[in-house]
Amino acid sequence: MGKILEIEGLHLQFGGVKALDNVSYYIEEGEIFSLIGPNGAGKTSMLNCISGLYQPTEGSILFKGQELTSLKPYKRTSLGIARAFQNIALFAHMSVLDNIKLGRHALMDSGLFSGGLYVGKASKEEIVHREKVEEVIEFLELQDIRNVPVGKLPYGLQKRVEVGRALALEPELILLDEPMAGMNSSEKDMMARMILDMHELKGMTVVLIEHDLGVVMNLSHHIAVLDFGKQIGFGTPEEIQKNPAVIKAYIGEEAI
Ligand SMILES: Nc1ncnc2c1ncn2[C@@H]1O[C@H](COP(=O)(O)OP(=O)(O)OP(=O)(O)O)[C@@H](O)[C@H]1O
Repeated sequence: MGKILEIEGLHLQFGGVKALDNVSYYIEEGEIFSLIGPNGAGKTSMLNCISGLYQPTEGSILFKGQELTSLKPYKRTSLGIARAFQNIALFAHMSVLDNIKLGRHALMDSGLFSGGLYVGKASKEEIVHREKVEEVIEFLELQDIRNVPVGKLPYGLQKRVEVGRALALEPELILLDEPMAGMNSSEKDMMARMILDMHELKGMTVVLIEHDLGVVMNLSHHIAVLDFGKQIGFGTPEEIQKNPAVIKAYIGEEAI
């Protein structure tokens, strides 16, 4: 299996704060990869550098061998990178269906709403997009709530729709920032199964930020651990659990 993402010597500085301090790791194609670390360790900053919201101060990010750091976020999306946000980025008054449809915006040539006259290119495109949106709704088991405004849904379901918005882009690499935060244990189990399906059925590469270390150890093929912006571990779940620096950073957290 090849490397889909290679992070090399990444630095990100905000004034005196080193959000990322010489971080280097790689992610293999098709794997489930987790980024872990205590609060403020730099995990979300890392995803922001990959998706293009933050410009690293130094270092390189290669996606399938191509340097990303000079590319705008929409360019990275068109290369096959999608992101679900920690703080849900949905339109509360719009339905589940329309929010997921909006997720495909970046892939559409003929404009998001092709109007009432479904002719030519717009019509064919519309049909393909509808099919893909339906696939996402089915995959995430959202059929029963497809027409419900997102703002009326409980938080756990909103998180699932947020993941759906990213999945609608049919990415090769999906970045999930705490997709299970605020979920109860059965909702978490369901999301864990869906993440496994993204890997097993869709062959996607998944990057997961998650605080529940039990979930992380069960799901991940490889893990990188950040602490105050520095990378203190990179390896398989077994290696990470034995890593003295990681154990030290997590002292007091029983799960590891
Ligand atoms: N836009 C910004 N401006 C200034 N400082 C920032 C900015 N974004 C992140 N930081 C700082 O960078 C550091 C890393 O933050 P980040 O949100 O990446 O951590 P995290 O590991 O995702 O934390 P959490 O688990 O709490 O979400 C923190 O000290 C944070 O305050």
